[in-house]
Amino acid sequence: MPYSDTLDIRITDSSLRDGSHAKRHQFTADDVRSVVAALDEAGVPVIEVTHGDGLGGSSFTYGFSRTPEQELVKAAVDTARRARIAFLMLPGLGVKDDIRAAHANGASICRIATHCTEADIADQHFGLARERGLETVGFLMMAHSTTPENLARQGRVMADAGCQCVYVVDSAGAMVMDDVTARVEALVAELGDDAQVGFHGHENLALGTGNSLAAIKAGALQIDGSTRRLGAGAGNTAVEALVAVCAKMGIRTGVDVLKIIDAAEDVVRPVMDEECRLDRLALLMGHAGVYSSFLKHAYRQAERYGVSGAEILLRAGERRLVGGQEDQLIDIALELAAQRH
Ligand SMILES: CC[C@H](O)CC(=O)C(=O)O
Ligand SMILES: [Mn+2]
Repeated sequence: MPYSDTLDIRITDSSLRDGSHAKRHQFTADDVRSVVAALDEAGVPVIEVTHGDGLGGSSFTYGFSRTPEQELVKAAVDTARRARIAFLMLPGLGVKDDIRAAHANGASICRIATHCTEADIADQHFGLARERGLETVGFLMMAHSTTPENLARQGRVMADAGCQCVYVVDSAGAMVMDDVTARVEALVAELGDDAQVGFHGHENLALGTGNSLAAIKAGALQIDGSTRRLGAGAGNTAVEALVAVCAKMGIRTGVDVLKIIDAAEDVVRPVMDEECRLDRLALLMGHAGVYSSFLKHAYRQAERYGVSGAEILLRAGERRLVGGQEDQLIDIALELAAQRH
């Protein structure tokens, strides 16, 4: 079944949220206005805007935002003519008042993210969002680290709490196509008509577009990407590439291929500090199954303690660290520094 009468899938562009990690959370309201205007003009239906770690993410642990995120949300809402604005929240980092504020600022899609085995912590947030008439999306993060069966059970918990689309989130960019197919199929079978299934990919193994196509084939109706791959790690699935591939395959996205290619080059690239590269550390994240947003933290601790960033990430993978454990990268760096003497 298609997403709607006019779209086979719905694309959400996350460059102004996942890309916040790559920008060390330094987006300005002008950055947001220029990117939203270009994506909106290209026909991107949903644009996500928040601190990289979601509402309330601006902190010592995750990195302080240059601009208060509600200001960014408002700038996005005021700029978009057709696109809807989404925000992300991790329960515990953000609180219910943050959801109320984003809604008051005009955002209409509430995306709640939990670790893939902890869906139950999002219960009240989905409830609140639905009460207020927000559309809801659930993010099961680090989805490579649990089985398809378990993921489906967690998706059921989210759907029962009011989530309308459960995402398989490949936070570490560690999945290959068969992993995606198995997880999306398990969720589609579990959720049936109760909720849609989505996929959020990272390029750490250079499989963002391929994995997204596997997800679509397995029944996912919502797919994330970031224009110019502006996201954590090696970045997200490039929206412009996904749109171009979908056009070739007759999959309707509603996004204009030429306009999104221009937006990537002329508008998003100038906002970026640097390209999101598939370099040694990014590739190691996919290989070792490390949360993509640890990349900048690993670089920082490697430099601070004079140790190898690659070693930090390999140990983070062995310890199966999850989002929120960024401070453990400091412990690992200290251990590595101590071992050197
Ligand atoms: C909020 C943390 C994280 O960046 C969410 C996400 O995009 C992912 O897990 O990939
Ligand atoms: Mn991500």
